[in-house]
Amino acid sequence: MAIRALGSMSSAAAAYGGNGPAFCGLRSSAGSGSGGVECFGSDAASVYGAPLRLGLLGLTAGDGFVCGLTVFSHLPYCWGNNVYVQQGTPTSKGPNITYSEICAGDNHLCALRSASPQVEVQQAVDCWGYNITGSFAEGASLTSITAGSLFSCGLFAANRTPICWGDETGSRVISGAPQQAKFVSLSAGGYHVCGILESSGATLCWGRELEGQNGLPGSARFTSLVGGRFHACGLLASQQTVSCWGLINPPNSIPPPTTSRFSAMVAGDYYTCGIPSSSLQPLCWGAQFPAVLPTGALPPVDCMLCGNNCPAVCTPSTHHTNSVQTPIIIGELATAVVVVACVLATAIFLVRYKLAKLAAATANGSMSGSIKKQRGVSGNKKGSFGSSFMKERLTSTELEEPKMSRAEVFSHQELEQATGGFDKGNEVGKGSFSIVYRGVLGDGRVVAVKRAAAVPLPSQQQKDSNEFRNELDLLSRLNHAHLLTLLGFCDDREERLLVYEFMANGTLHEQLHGNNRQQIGWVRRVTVAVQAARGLEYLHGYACPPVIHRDIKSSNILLDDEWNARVSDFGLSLLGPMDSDSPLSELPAGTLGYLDPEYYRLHYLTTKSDVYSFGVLLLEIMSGRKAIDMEYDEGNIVEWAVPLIKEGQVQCVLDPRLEAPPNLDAVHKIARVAARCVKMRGKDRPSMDKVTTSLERALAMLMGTYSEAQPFLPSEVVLGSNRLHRKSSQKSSCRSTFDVDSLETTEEHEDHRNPSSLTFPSINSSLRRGSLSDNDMGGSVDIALPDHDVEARQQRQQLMFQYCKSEIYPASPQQLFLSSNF
Ligand SMILES: Nc1ncnc2c1ncn2[C@@H]1O[C@H](COP(=O)(O)OP(=O)(O)OP(=O)(O)O)[C@@H](O)[C@H]1O
Repeated sequence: MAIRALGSMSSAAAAYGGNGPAFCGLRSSAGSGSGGVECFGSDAASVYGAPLRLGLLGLTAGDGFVCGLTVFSHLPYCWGNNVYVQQGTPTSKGPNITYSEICAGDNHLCALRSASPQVEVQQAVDCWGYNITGSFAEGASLTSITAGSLFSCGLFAANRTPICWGDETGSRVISGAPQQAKFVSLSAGGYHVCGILESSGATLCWGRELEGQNGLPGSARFTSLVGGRFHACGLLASQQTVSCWGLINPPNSIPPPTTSRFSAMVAGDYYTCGIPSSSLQPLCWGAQFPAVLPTGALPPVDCMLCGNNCPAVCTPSTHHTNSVQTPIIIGELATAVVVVACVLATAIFLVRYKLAKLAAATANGSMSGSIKKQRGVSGNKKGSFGSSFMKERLTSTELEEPKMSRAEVFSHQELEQATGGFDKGNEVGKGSFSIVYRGVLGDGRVVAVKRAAAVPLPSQQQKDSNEFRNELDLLSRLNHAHLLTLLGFCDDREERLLVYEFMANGTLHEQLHGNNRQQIGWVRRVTVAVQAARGLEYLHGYACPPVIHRDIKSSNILLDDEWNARVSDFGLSLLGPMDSDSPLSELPAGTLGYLDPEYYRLHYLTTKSDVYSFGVLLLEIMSGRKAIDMEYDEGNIVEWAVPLIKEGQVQCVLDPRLEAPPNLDAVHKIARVAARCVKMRGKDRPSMDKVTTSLERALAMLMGTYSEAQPFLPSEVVLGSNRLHRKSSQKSSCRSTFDVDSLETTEEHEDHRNPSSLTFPSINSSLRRGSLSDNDMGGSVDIALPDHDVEARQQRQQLMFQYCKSEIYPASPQQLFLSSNF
């Protein structure tokens, strides 16, 4: 039995994409498939959302999601976070339909129907998700299926010739399918398909040329193949060793092993993992594979579908219940130990943190004035960064105890060289307490080096070095595509420096309000909002214990070279309580204009304080106004915007420098979210996962409403001069143009549409979400939205498709690899 590609069903699957990689494997030793699934990697939604107790027959994975075929119902079940692929069981295509196989592309899932006497088989395959929302209606039955980025393929049961469907732009996978060749199995990659020929056991590939065709397999015989985005690997029939071709050596990659024998393989975007015949510990090569993989101590991950190629450690099916249950019991015990350890560690950390703060406060005599005024006025804004980074010295004994496990330790000299001796020409920005330099490390990495603006450090403010390192370690462990990664630090005696990823497009604040700002359009703005929301959602929902950022604002949203957002500056962040509703009693810190009034008044800190700040950020993104701008009559953005939104005057809140989107539904939705986020009482505000979901939906609506005449991701949008605000009188002038009647209804139609018929099915952003409608976002500022007709829907689909093409289709695999945002 062949273990096939990334997009085919197997006992292991690899998710990929902006949320990071994840590797999932089925726990089973007896072939029953009932042992559940286990996932590893940095894609939190795929890892933590895995249904531990659901019996699965096989797995497949795409961009940010994983699906399994359930043992009992023979229906797909998906988890993770993908805009197009519904979590849970996808919408049924009819009664009594069951499936024998599933395969996933980037944003779609297809399932091969089981032959059933009850169902007249007219459609062999059903598909869900982007661009392949219908069914594959050929009336002919297929024996197996596989999926590439935007397409799927199968083998006709009758003669084992291939057929592909979906989109083939740039890949020619559909038109290029060899009509006469008969295959044992097929394996799709990103834009290509490879198959093992029935006649010779050799491999034939078609579709987009695999870069350089490195090491094409020629006439070698293979037992199984897998496909990555631009590469393919096969297990050689002779020795079960690996042969790979295509883009197999992207930068910083590990070459394929030459001598190891494998029983199974699975491919992600730019990597492949194999299960060695001699052990059950997956071995990965290529680039960007999950950093954390199951260890050899785990129960068999791949003993179910390995057929004749099972690893030696897979015992035959004579051991039944115990062999299935033991791993579960061990797993549960291990989980319990981890949870207890986590809780204990949190308690100890918090107690130590509070004691240290108390000591520092006592030493300073006062903790007052801690609210940072806008830009550089008094306050302890950099509470943590300031105290732990700027204001401390280490004793030699403390330095002897390196505790960092992930953050790299840089020497002062190294960073001095990287920044040209902290040359003024390399200065990219200044914070209240720091100067940030662009630097190029010896290995070519471009980094941002943060250095204290002033010379330190009174001795009474010294803090325990281990604690400093623990804090850094904690920050460097926060690992999410939309959080700025702390790469490391320098702990030399003279001073401490922090090293971050370099963000080429600076801060959102600069882009919205700076002198050299570029005009970023609605799609990009909302994309940035969604990405920042995801980063914050991760801090609140997936970090253990939760992290409260405490200083969300536009100057702490950094933009990389592709304009993707990264939440930065955890200088004030605190570990929150495990229960997000129980408050910490903290003295207020943060930035005026973004500061939660409840927290300010009551010193009552929960994750909802970040939600308030995020609401302010949303208003800022929508309006292009600063959080506090005394140039206007209504200087505080919340006081100005929320009444307008509540009155249904959303147009008046939109940035006058941008042309309003043709369909205002999306911005109405965002406005409602923002208004809910800035409610006075924390408990009335939505949690970040709900915010993310609504924003994702708004983004989908927004992208779907662009006309063809308008660039899809506009970097420049022409201003409508008649829409320019007059600074103080705009409220009244807007009122007259607004259609008040359209705002009265309380329900939004789109939340009740059948997901399968939509370009953008209803999505949940994270697995912690239950079923969510925008009603969760509250009714007080709800606005009615018009229903969408079929034509508009098709138009949206078409435009979305164009968007995806431009997103997915860069000039070369090498470029795509380099520009991918993990
Ligand atoms: N990783 C980075 N890549 C590129 N530029 C950066 C990076 N980090 C910070 N900067 C630039 O340096 C400036 C100062 O950043 P820093 O985090 O020290 O302060 P801040 O958060 O902007 O301000 P404050 O300290 O007042 O809150 C930023 O405004 C930004 O322009």
